[in-house]
Amino acid sequence: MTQSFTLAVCAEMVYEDLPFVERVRILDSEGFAVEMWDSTSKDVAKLESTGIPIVSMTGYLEGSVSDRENAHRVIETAAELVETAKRLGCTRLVVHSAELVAGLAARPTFRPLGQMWFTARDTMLRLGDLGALHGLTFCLENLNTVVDHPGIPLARAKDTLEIIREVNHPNARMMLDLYHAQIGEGNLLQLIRDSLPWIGEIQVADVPGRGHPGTGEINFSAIAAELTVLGYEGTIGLEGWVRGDVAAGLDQFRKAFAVE
Ligand SMILES: O=C(O)C(=O)CO
Repeated sequence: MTQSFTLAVCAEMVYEDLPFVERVRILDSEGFAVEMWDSTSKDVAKLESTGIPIVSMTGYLEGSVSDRENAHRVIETAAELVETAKRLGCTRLVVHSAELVAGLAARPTFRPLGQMWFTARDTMLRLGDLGALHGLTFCLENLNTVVDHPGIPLARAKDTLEIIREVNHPNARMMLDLYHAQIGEGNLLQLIRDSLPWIGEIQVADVPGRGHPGTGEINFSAIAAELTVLGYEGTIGLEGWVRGDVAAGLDQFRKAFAVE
């Protein structure tokens, strides 16, 4: 069996001393697909002029998918983001169960969880329809509630999987983030098996520290082997900090998923 994943790197977390567009060019020249977080802080025209697609980006919406009061604004801002995504050749927009605010910390919420769950389901369905109209997929990402996003509701892999299963829409999928899942839930191989039909993309980083594969405790070769056996042919995105010798760190990422 040979490797059949597309490897992507989040340009926010590498070559931090370089201008963003420069990072995108370097990653592309190194053979990686490129991902990013928000588009509002970027020079979209400059990024567009590179002709390098941004394969996934975070859809920072006004409100969140579980936010009933702002449901119309969520869809409106998603529709605006779709236009930016199309300019950047981006086909996966990542959304979250609850709002992430500055510093990506969770805003405390006092809404009833059941109501949030049904709102998240309905919103993901509407986002799926919007995605289908424009040829892109909205991916609901799992987060950990221990280190990075304490208190964020409905964000565990188990929750996002349940919502996406219930939505059952080809343009609404799960962004399975194994870094977050390892911190919050563990049992990664079984999680991958359970999630497989619902995965839009898999993101990785090692634990602890959110560094590249090889800096922590996750057995990435077991994960790569399992994904190969399962026939996963999608994208593996490194959403982790690569510091110091960045090229060497990226090489470790490449090797971790080089399945023969
Ligand atoms: O906020 C985080 O931790 C994320 O993974 C965003 O994509």
